[in-house]
Amino acid sequence: MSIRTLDDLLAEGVSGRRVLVRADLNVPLDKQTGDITDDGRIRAVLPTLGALVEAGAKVVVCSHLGRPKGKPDAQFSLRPVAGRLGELLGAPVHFATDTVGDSARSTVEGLVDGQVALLENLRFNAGETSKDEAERGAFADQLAAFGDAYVDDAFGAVHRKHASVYDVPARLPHVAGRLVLREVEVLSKLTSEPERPYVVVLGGSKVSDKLAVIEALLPTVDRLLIGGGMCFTFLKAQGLEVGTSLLEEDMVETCRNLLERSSGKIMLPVDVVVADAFAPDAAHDTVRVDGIPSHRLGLDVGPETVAGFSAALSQAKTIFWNGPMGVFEMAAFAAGTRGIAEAITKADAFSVVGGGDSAAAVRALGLDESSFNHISTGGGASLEYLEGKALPGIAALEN
Ligand SMILES: Nc1ncnc2c1ncn2[C@@H]1O[C@H](COP(=O)(O)OP(=O)(O)O)[C@@H](O)[C@H]1O
Ligand SMILES: O=C(OP(=O)(O)O)[C@H](O)COP(=O)(O)O
Repeated sequence: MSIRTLDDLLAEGVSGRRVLVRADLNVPLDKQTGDITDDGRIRAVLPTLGALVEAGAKVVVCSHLGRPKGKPDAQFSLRPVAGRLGELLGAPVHFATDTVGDSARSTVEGLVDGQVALLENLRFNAGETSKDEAERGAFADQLAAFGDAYVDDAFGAVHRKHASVYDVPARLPHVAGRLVLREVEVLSKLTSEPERPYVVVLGGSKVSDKLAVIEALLPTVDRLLIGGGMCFTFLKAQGLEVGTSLLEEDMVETCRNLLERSSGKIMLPVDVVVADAFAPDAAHDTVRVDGIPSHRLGLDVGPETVAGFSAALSQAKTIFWNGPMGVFEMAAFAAGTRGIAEAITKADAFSVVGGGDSAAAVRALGLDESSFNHISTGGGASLEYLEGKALPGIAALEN
């Protein structure tokens, strides 16, 4: 990969230079209080930001948060993130209340060497995500004016062809930050001759998003374990009834086709936890997959499934896991996710967890993060990388 790195930039000297850093500070917020519920993505960019601060750069950080619709929307403000970032860096972060307006200009102008500013949410500007190149380019011009160099450390967003990810590096000397480099280094081990058996565990809720990755991974993996909300479309494809479980009816045929071509590599649950409703206190029971009552919905995989999946994982030498096995946010339906996570940590394998919710599950269930070789900050990004798709953010750094 012919990409210049943060070390190359540091070697040139950044003291007194303005360095624009694209980070992915898209952290989950509590819906009621607005508090940050998981600061993993903020911690993940500290190595890059710390190195720039230490080298005396004027550091201008930009990020998106959530999916606001191209105009300011207070619930998606990055202000709380500026506070948390300042605590973690041990120095206040100067927060600009707009992204490229007067506040941003004066905040950037006011920075002294070794200080950090955070611009307001990039997606408060329609130009950030626009499909129109000229509109994106005009916004990229405004952003690029805040930097003498650009660092991409937003691994979670490298699969987005957005102004701050794709167009700004065309306008400034550009390098990859420490997080982006580490993510690509680890994920490339999974695409180039992984040690076998290579077992992939997929769960979560969006079958349609993940079918392409299943298709791409089938020839490469030895075992593909499918749980979470997405398993029900596969169970339906096997001719089973799934009650009121999550089901993507228009994907049933594709799933049937995938099962036929999978040479037995795909393992599906044999038992599931079914509930009366999607609620933490709903009455629930464990049933076999051929006995799901028509009025109930599956919210977790059952203990026999955990045992079967764990046996497959115990043989593995390489593991990639994306997507919770059940609705782990509700204690009654967290056992499957916990069981699989524990099986991964016990396996004598190189293990990678990818996906915002999967990484949050590891932390929320109190599991030891260091038992995994790598916890990726990007869900969509890591899946697209494994699919072998060209990632706009990486391509832009190669140019
Ligand atoms: N059986 C299920 N029914 C409904 N939702 C589920 C089920 N199992 C898991 N989920 C939900 O899937 C969500 C995560 O899905 P997804 O976004 O695809 O994962 P990731 O962000 O790790 O890629 C979690 O919020 C979890 O509650
Ligand atoms: O949370 C993210 O993606 P992820 O949930 O796939 O890990 C990234 O911040 C990208 O956000 P986006 O999917 O709104 O472009």
